[in-house]
Amino acid sequence: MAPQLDSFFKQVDSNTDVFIERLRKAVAIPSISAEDARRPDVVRMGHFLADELKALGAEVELRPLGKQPHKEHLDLPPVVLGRYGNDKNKRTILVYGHYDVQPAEKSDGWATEPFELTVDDKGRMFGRGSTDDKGPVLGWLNAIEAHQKAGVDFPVNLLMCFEGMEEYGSEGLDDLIKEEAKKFFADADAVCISDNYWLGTEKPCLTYGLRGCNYYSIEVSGPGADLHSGVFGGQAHEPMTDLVAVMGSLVDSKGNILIPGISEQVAPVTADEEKLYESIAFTMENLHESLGSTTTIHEETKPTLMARWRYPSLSLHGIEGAFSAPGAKTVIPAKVVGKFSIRTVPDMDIETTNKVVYKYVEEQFAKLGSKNSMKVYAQHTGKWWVASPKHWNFSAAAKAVERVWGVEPDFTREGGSIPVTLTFEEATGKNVLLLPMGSSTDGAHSINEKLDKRNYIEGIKLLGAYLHYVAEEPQN
Ligand SMILES: C[C@H](N)C(=O)N[C@@H](Cc1c[nH]cn1)C(=O)O
Ligand SMILES: [Zn+2]
Ligand SMILES: [Zn+2]
Repeated sequence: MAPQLDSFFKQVDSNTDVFIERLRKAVAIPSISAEDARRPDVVRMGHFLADELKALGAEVELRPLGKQPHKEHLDLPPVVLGRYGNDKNKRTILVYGHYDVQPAEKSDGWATEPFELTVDDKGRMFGRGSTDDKGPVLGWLNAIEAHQKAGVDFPVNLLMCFEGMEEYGSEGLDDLIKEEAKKFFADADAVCISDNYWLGTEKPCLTYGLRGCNYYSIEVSGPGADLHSGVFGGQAHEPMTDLVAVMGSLVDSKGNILIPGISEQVAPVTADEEKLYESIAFTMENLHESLGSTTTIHEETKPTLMARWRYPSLSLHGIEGAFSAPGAKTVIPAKVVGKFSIRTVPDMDIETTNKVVYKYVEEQFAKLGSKNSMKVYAQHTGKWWVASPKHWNFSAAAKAVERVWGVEPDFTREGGSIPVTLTFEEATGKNVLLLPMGSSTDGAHSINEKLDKRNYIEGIKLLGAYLHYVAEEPQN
C-alpha cells in the first residue's frame, strides 16, 4: 500500500490550488437552509455538487424530498446520491455530509465577507461552510480526483449521500434513508461521516458518540400590532416581558437545566467511563482558544468534557420579532418567538423530554398571570447516538490517522448533533464512524468560520488513506 498512498498523497499536495478553488466556488453559494429566501441557493449548491461528481465520473441522482413540513410553499432541497465504482470484489463505503450552512451576515461581526473564501497568511481559509461541512464533503471529491490523477486504483466502491437540510434538522432525510437502506445503500459495508471537529488543534480524533438535539419555540402574542411604549407602556401585558421571564426560568448561569424531569433521564456514569476522560488530549487552554475567552463554567477538563459529551445542556438562541438593530427604538413588540434547544444524551427520550418541557413552560407562563397567549412546540428533534469503536471501520481509520498525522487518534464523543447518524446505523445495520477534518478553533456556526489549509489538505489524504485501510482491514 505504501507506494500507492505515496503517489496519492503527492497528487493531493500538487493539486492544493485546485482543491482550494473548488472550496472557494462552494463557499460562494450561500446555501443557508434556515432562510426561506436562500432556498434557491441551497438547491444551486446541490446541483453544483452533482455536476462536480458527474465530471469525476460518478453516477449521480438528485432526489427530490417534496415540500417542507409547516412551510408548504417551499420545496426541500434535493439529496445528492452518488456512486463511484461498482466492483463486487471491493468493500463499499457509504459517506454522508451536508451542503447547507448556518446563516451568516458580515454585520454579525465577520472580519471578511462570509461567502468569499479568504485565505490569510497563516493558511486559515475563512468562509461560511468551510469546515461545516463543505470542506469535508469536497474532501471526498478531491480524494477521487487525486486518485485519478495519480493513476491509483480507487480502493473501494463509494456511495455518497449529501443533504441540504442538516442545519435545519435534516427534514425529510430519515424517510429516504429508511427507503433506500435495502436499495441504493444496500451494498454498504460501513458508513463514514466527516462533519465534526477535533478537540484541540493538534491531535486528530475518531468520534463514536453525538448528543441529540430537541429544538423549541415559545410564541407569546397579545397586542394587535407593535406599540409605542410611551403611549401604551404600563397598560398592556407585554409579550417580550412574559417571554423573557419564561426563558429566564429554563436554565441558570451555571448551565443547570431547571426543568424537572430532564436530569432524571440521564444514564448514570459508570466506573469504566470515568477512566476514559483521563487519557484524552484536551486542556483548558484548548477550550479557551476555541472559546475565544476564559469564561468557562468549569475549571477542569473532566467536568468540561462531561458537560460536552455526557450531560444535557440547554441553550437560549434568540428571539424572533424582538427589536435587535442598533439604536433605541421605543417599541413594544406585539409577537415574539423565543428559540432554545436541549442537547440530549443517553438515556433521554425525545417524547418524554418534549412532555416535561411543555408542562414546565406552561406552568411558568401561568405563574405570570398574563392575559397574553403562549404556545410552545418543538421545531425539530433528533436522538443522541453512541456506537462501539471496536470495529474494522474504526481500526482502519486509526491506521489512516497514524499514517497521515503520525499519531494515534483519541476516541471522542461530540457535543453537537448529526441527527441522521443513528438513522444510518439502524436502517443499514452497519457500523458508523465519524472522521473529522477540522479543528476546535474552526468556529463552526460562529462568525469567522474557517478551515486551516493544513487540515483540508491533510484531511483529503486522511479520507483517501482511510479508504485504502478499509479495503485491507480484516473482518472483526
Ligand atoms: C456537528 C454538525 N456539524 C452540526 O453542526 N450539527 C448541527 C445539527 C443541528 C441540530 N439542530 C440544528 N442543527 C448542530 O449540532 O447544531
Ligand atoms: Zn452545523
Ligand atoms: Zn455539520
